[in-house]
Amino acid sequence: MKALHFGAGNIGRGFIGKILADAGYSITFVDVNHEVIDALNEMNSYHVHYAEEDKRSFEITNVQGLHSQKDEAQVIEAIASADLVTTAVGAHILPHIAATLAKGLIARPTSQPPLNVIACENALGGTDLLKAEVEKHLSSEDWDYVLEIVGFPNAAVDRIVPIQNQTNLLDVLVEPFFEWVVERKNMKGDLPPVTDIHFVDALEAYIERKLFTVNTGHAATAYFGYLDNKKTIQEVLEDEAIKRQVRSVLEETGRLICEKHTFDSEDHERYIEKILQRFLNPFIVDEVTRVARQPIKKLGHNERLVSPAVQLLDKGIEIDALYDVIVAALKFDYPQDDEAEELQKKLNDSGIQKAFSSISGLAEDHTIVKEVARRYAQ
Ligand SMILES: NC(=O)C1=CN([C@@H]2O[C@H](COP(=O)(O)OP(=O)(O)OC[C@H]3O[C@@H](n4cnc5c(N)ncnc54)[C@H](O)[C@@H]3O)[C@@H](O)[C@H]2O)C=CC1
Ligand SMILES: O=P(O)(O)OC[C@H]1O[C@](O)(CO)[C@@H](O)[C@@H]1O
Repeated sequence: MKALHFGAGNIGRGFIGKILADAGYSITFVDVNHEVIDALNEMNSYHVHYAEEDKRSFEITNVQGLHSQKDEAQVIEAIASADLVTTAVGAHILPHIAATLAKGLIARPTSQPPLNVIACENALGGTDLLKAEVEKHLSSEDWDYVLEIVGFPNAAVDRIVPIQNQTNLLDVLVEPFFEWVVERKNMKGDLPPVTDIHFVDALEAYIERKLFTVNTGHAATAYFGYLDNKKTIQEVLEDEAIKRQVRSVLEETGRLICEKHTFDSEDHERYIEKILQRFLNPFIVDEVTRVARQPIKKLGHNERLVSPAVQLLDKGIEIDALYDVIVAALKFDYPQDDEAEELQKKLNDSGIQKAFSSISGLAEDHTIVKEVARRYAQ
């Protein structure tokens, strides 16, 4: 079985690559990073190390690399004959891989079994976004063909993979926990024989539970911590006052998740506890600035901060802690992060109300925008 995966980064090699290799796939990674691609072709293997007391380590074999531009012809060929296509490039990069993906999909003969394309990004409807971008590159006739032979299921992916500091460029240190959930209804053909993928009928519940707990909680930890000059996520959560603030945020999102998706509130409490323990994993050094990265994306309308806030207010439920995280995110002025720089420029140029309104997609007179602007000024 052959898998083609866009993005040979931390999640690509440390999560998706490992699971697919465990299931018996050979994997072709496609990336813009020459060094990583060359190393993959030289070694054809790498190790995934577990951040835990036992320090388990797994060799991933049967891997190779292609450069997304230089080797485009081979990427197209590989898509045409793949059994599965996955991505972990970042949701904002999906439009940049769509043209090549479109070419590979229409090159696929009808004699091949149906193919599934799964975007493994932290985003609601990540695969939908990729699908819409692929459509833009095809005539309506070619698009009809693609829809006949290709499934585009959305997915939720969860595994903390920090910035790497390994001696071997390809090796990856990951937390032992992982969750890969894929929506069954948009799959085409037989389900891939990957026991570690959890296929579900209602993905929205899983993805919102994950995004509004793991990612909202992590983002809150990072943004509160950055304001308090903390360097690592562990250091932030050792501060009991900030930990209480993070918990308050998760109580607010938890109320939405339990009411909307009928998760049991006691089970959800345990889910929150487990997540806070994962953030505190002593075998991982996770920098605040990694988790806080891309604040403009994180402040987007369908994202981990604004979406739960809007949904809670729409249900008539008051929020408080979520306002504070949004304000802290707006104050993330880390110059090495391009989006943080752009965010600060927008705030300077347009002022808080206009800038936050355009980033969040909320009207300038929306309750959330007004309250965020008031707290930001304080
Ligand atoms: N690191 C984590 O803990 C988690 C990350 N995610 C999500 O996984 C995705 C990837 O994140 P990471 O692996 O952490 O980032 P990363 O930066 O380690 O990996 C992204 C890879 O995509 C490559 N890339 C960029 N442009 C490309 C292009 N045009 N074509 C092919 N490859 C390209 C980069 O060179 C890099 O190797 C993101 O959507 C993130 O939100 C999801 C769960 C956990
Ligand atoms: O690119 P993003 O959305 O910051 O993704 C990384 C986040 O996802 C997580 O892995 C959680 O799944 C966290 O490690 C991290 O905060």
